[in-house]
Amino acid sequence: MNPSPGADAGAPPGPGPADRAACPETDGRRGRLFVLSGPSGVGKSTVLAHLRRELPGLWYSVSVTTRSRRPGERDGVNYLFLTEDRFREMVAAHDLLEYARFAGHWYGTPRGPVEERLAAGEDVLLEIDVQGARQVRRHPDLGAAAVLVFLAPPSFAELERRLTGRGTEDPAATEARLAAARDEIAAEREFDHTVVNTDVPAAARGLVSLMAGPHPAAGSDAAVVDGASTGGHGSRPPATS
Ligand SMILES: Nc1nc2c(ncn2[C@@H]2O[C@H](COP(=O)(O)OP(=O)(O)O)[C@@H](O)[C@H]2O)c(=O)[nH]1
Ligand SMILES: Nc1ncnc2c1ncn2[C@@H]1O[C@H](COP(=O)(O)OP(=O)(O)O)[C@@H](O)[C@H]1O
Repeated sequence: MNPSPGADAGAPPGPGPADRAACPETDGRRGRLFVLSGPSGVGKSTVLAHLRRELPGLWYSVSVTTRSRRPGERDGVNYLFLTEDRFREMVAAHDLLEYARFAGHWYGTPRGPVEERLAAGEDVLLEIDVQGARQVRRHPDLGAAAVLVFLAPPSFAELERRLTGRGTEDPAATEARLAAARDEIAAEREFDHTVVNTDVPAAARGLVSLMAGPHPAAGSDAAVVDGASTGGHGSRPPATS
């Protein structure tokens, strides 16, 4: 199969719950859409697990994927694990808010649950790759207000250590992820905020403070958060070496 994530994935998803008037119980407020991206192995899952303990009410979207389940992963919890045929059916039915091919597998965000939560006034968090974050940014309804956060490694060498140390991929898959990581790190500037994952609790606190803060206008100055410290992207070079 070959569902192209280009024009198709970026196309308007069509009318859905997000187009409805927001719920009266939430004073007409829509929830905020947060997107967390960053290279494979930077610590997204680890930081998110910490964040979800701090914000137990936060709604997190479970993605669909065609990759195989790793030991310890649970279907419906970490991902919904699908066949390529089923994934293609979801693409054809416009059931995915965004989707992308990453390191030889397909990944996507089921659209309906995200739109329903946002319409009900709940904040939503997506953990997706950079291609998916770009599609969210281009989304005609949700893109302008979405808050895009990049989780960055302290250095590329540390990223390699984490990815190989995790031991979940064979050498070829690790190489594919490291190759993708260089491009992903170069895309950091497209994000509204950067959180540097030097220390897991500090990075999770950085995310909590971003989520608690006012909703920044799209295109406003980006900030780098490393625990408690903030500054512009310009104050820190990307971790490409
Ligand atoms: N576009 C997109 N990317 C996703 C989605 N779910 C997960 N990803 C990304 O796919 C990449 C690979 O994920 P995974 O196979 O779990 O590997 P890991 O990030 O190395 O643990 C990561 O960058 C994830 O953030 C999704 O729904 N859409
Ligand atoms: N701040 C950190 N310091 C040291 N190791 C970390 C840190 N954050 C995550 N790790 C480790 O790095 C590896 C990759 O983390 P993981 O959460 O699986 O990354 P991702 O979801 O981004 O692919 C794991 O072994 C994890 O325990």
